[in-house]
Amino acid sequence: MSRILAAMSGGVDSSVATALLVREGHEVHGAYMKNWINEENIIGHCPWEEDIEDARAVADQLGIEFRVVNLMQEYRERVVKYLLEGYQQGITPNPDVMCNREMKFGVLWDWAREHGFDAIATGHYARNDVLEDGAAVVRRGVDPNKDQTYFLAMMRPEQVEIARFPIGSLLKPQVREEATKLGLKTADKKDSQGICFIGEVKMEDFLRTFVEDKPGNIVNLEGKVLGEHRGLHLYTLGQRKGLRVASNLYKQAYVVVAKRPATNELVIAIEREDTPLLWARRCTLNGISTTGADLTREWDLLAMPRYRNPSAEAHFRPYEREDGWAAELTFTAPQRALTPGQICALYDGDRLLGGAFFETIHYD
Ligand SMILES: Nc1ncnc2c1ncn2[C@@H]1O[C@H](COP(=O)(O)OP(=O)(O)OP(=O)(O)O)[C@@H](O)[C@H]1O
Repeated sequence: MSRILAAMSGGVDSSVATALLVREGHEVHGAYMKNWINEENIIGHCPWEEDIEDARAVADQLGIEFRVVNLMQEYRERVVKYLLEGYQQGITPNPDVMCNREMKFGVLWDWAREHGFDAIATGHYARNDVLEDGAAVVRRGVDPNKDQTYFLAMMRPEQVEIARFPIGSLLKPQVREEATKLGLKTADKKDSQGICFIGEVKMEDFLRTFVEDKPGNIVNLEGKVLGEHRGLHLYTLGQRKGLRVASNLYKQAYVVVAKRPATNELVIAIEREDTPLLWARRCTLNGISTTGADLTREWDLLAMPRYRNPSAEAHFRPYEREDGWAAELTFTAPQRALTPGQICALYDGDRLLGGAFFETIHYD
C-alpha cells in the first residue's frame, strides 16, 4: 500500500484513475491544482470553479480527503512565462508538456513529498512499467487515439519513479463505462480542450491578451506580398485555415511554410507533396531530456514531432556542445511542418525515451 496523491482535474479520466487506486487499497488523497483564474477576463469559459466542485464531489463519493492546492504564482513563473517568451521569440512552445514537468510532477510533487506522499497519480493515458534492471519506464497508453505520452516526454527519471498512471491500460470508452458503473458525477463530462489548466480559453485569445498584435506582410516563396498578417505568433507552420488569402487554384490551398521574424514576414505556399520548406527529413534538436534512457548514444528510434502525428522512424545522433547536449535527427521519410520550439517525443517501440526541442530544420 502506498500513500498516493491523485491529481484530480474534475474530468472523467482523473476521476476513474483515482477510483482505481482506491479500489487497489492505497491510501489516496485527491488534489486540485489551482493554476489559473480568469483574472484578465480572456474571452472563453474558464470553468475552474465547476471543476473544483466536480473533483470534490468525486472525492466525496470515493470517501477520500480532497484539497485545493494554490499554485497560481508558480504557474505564471514556470509555464506562462515560457509560453509568452516563446511566442515573442517567434517559436512555438508547448505549455502542456511544461505543465507536466514543472507543475504536476514538479511543484505539486514537491508539495506532496513534503506532506508524506510516496507518489502522484494522474489520468494520463500512459502506462508504468519496470525494466529488468529495476528502472521505472513509461510506455504508451493502450488506446491509440488517446495515448498522452507525448505530453510526458520531458519528464525526468526521478519524476517517472513517482508517477502513477492508473488508466493507461484502458480505452477511453472503458474509462467512461467504469465511471458510469461507479456512478461518478463526471461520467458524462465532456473532455477538456484549450490550454492546459486554462480551461476552454483558445490559445489565440490567450495570446492576444498578452502579446500585442504586430502586423506584417504575408508573402509567397518568391517574396510577392499576398496579404497582411496580425502577428507571427498567431500562426503555426503547416496551418491552412484563417490565412485570409484565397488560392485561385481549384482545391488547392495556401499553407504557412515559414516565419521570418527579422522582416516580420509570414511565408505561405500552395500545399503540394513537394512544397518547399514544408517537408524536411533532417533537424537539430536541443534541450534533450531523458526519462531514464541513455540519450548520449545513437539510437534508431521512433520520433513524434507533434501530438497526434504518427511517430516516424528516425536516426538519433547526439553530440555535446558548449550549451549541453544536442542531436541530429534524421527521419527515414520526410515530415510535414517540423516546427522550431516544438517538442519531439522519442520512443523505442512503445517505451518513452524522452524528448527534445526542435532547434533548426534543415531543408536539403
Ligand atoms: N487543475 C488540475 N488539478 C489537478 N490535476 C490536474 C489538473 N489538470 C490536469 N490534471 C491532471 O493531469 C491529467 C491530464 O490532464 P489533461 O488536462 O490532459 O486532462 P484530461 O486528459 O482531459 O483528463 P481529465 O479527464 O482527468 O481532465 C488529468 O487527468 C489530471 O490527473
